[in-house]
Amino acid sequence: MQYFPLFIDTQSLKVLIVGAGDVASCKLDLLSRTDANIRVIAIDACQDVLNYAQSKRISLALRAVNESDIKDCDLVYLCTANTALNERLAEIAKTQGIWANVVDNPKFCRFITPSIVDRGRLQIAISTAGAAPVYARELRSRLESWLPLSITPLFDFIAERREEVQQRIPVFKHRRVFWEQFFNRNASRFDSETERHYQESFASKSSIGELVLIDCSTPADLLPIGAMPYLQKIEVTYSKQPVPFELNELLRRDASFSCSYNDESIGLRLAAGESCLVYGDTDEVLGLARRFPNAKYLKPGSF
Ligand SMILES: C[C@@]1(CC(=O)O)c2cc3[nH]c(cc4nc(cc5[nH]c(cc(n2)[C@H]1CCC(=O)O)[C@@](C)(CC(=O)O)[C@@H]5CCC(=O)O)C(CC(=O)O)=C4CCC(=O)O)c(CCC(=O)O)c3CC(=O)O
Ligand SMILES: NC(=O)C1=CN([C@@H]2O[C@H](COP(=O)(O)OP(=O)(O)OC[C@H]3O[C@@H](n4cnc5c(N)ncnc54)[C@H](O)[C@@H]3O)[C@@H](O)[C@H]2O)C=CC1
Repeated sequence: MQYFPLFIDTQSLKVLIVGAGDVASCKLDLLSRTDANIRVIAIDACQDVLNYAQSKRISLALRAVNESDIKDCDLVYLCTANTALNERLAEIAKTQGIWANVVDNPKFCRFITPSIVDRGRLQIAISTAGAAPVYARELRSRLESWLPLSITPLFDFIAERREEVQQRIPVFKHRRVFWEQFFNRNASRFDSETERHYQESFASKSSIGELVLIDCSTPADLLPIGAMPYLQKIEVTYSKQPVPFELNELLRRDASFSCSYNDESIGLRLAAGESCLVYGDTDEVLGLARRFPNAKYLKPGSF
């Protein structure tokens, strides 16, 4: 992972953009939605950038850039059509500890610009580490059509109620079940039913533990799509052998792992409402399926 995704708090972030042509304007279309303080320096500016200046969203200095301009900011976007100038300014930024992006020149980028799905609080950033920005853009348009616009007010609704949920459901694990129940009922919509789905989810805050079994001869890519919600709930993985990378990627990042277990320790976890996965050989998994008749045995074609 050469490029690591982060979400930057733009409140009090200082951004400098050098150049004010089409490329700078595209960057501004997204940056102007943030809380960042934005300064633009360019000899001349396209109409869209002039509009941002007129509306006071940015401050614009219409002049040639100086090397001494690269200071007092957190991020700098170098968007002039002069490659040598962009690269020189990027070097200066580096010495000043300022993160630079040279549009279309990853060698001089301290960070790269992802393709962004903007749904208010929900932000999805896609990168191909520069390999295929067009693929990132197309994946974005697929996500855009899949995620309803009303997901923006949905996340405002949720954010407003987060504290109430924390107060009404003091146990962390129960809160997780609450939100799982809420999203099961409500999905990604925000409409007249959302409040009812929210209230109903308070009624079902105790979870029933679940035992999920996977035979180590089953490759992760042959697991049915219906297996995913089960895997996402796993809190502890039991296995006497290493879990393959492909399967591990499908599990929750905060799931714990243990190679020592028996029926009793599994039973205790289930009684405490936890979801467990046992990844073992065929005999072991079949034995557990017999002794825990409610276990979910995930195998190709099992849904
Ligand atoms: C490394 C990166 C650095 C950076 O710019 O930050 C970079 C580098 C380069 N882009 C190039 C070309 C194109 N870039 C686009 C589009 C986008 N490029 C974006 C980001 C990034 N581009 C960063 C990596 C992102 C990642 O990880 O995937 C997006 C996501 C965001 C944005 O730009 O705001 C935006 C889509 C936004 C959206 O719609 O969602 C298109 C298509 C189009 O314009 O429709 C083309 C033409 C097709 C092609 O050539 O592929 C070239 C070759 C230039 C040449 O040949 O001259 C280089 C240089 C190189 O590859 O060396
Ligand atoms: N326009 C596009 O769709 C794409 C552009 N690019 C590349 O991105 C870069 C910028 O492209 P555009 O915005 O189209 O260019 P542009 O020519 O429209 O704008 C360049 C901007 O840089 C400013 N500038 C130039 N020298 C300056 C200096 N010494 N001091 C201050 N400002 C200066 C100009 O005043 C202008 O505002 C170019 O390198 C271009 O090759 C790459 C892919 C697509």
